[in-house]
Amino acid sequence: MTAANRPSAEELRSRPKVIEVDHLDFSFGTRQVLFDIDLDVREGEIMVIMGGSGSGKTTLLRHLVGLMPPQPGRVRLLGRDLGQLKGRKLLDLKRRIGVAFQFGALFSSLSVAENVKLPLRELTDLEERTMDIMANMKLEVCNLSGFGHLMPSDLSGGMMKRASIARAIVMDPKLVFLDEPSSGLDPVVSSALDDLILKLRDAMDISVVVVSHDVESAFKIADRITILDKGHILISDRVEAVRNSPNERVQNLLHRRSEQIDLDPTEYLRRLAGD
Ligand SMILES: Nc1ncnc2c1ncn2[C@@H]1O[C@H](COP(=O)(O)OP(=O)(O)OP(=O)(O)O)[C@@H](O)[C@H]1O
Repeated sequence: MTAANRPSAEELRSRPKVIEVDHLDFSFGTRQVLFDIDLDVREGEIMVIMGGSGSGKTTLLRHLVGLMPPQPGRVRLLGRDLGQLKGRKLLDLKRRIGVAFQFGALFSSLSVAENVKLPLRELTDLEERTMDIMANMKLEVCNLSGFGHLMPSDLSGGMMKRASIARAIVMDPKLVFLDEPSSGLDPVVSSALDDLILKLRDAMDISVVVVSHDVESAFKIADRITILDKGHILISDRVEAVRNSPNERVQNLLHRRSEQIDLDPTEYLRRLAGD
């Protein structure tokens, strides 16, 4: 499966925006890490965010899911302004999005099915039986039928990723965020995961934001790719435009030619210290 049936630029523009980021800046103390980010994601779109280490992908993702309040700038999700929402209203919005973080993998003390049921347990009052049915449906969609009773340690890397995707979609979200879904997977398993992401988008009519380092995967699944470079958007465009961009920096980042040169000493020490 590929994203060959990508919508045209006009069709994409005609769809409602599910994410709108306007002039977002963000600093950790005195260190600015996001600069004037403008971005939109359209209904049913797969947007892949790429960029070198430390370029700001995770920080941007955390803003998009409402984990960091916008400093200057605005983030709208499904038509609601994240900076203006509090308490119950924020919770209602969070019920409509699903998130699978790279290291927010599965809780090792819970079975796979219990892991998938967690959002239902935390955010709804559904009966146990209904939660079981919903979790089993999502396990089935993610090709994990019959594996719910296993513990995460019994699963392969690819199965774990699929289980965390099952958890992200268990509430039937309109918008799903996947952080590095293919990290640590071999190319065959990673390609199967790409197929699953495309299938979910088509079957559930969701919009998907994927943070990824995997260029092949991005070319396969994305409708549009946004590349961050030192906290700035270098390019945000359809796959073909990014792939054929004459911008040398875009090509360097796609082909990973400059990361060592760009590594900043503070960043290096921060990573060494495991922050
Ligand atoms: N808690 C923090 N305190 C201070 N600086 C931070 C903190 N978290 C991230 N940074 C800095 O913000 C910048 C962006 O970091 P971020 O983790 O968003 O990048 P990234 O593109 O996701 O990197 P990677 O691909 O390596 O995960 C980096 O320069 C990083 O050093």
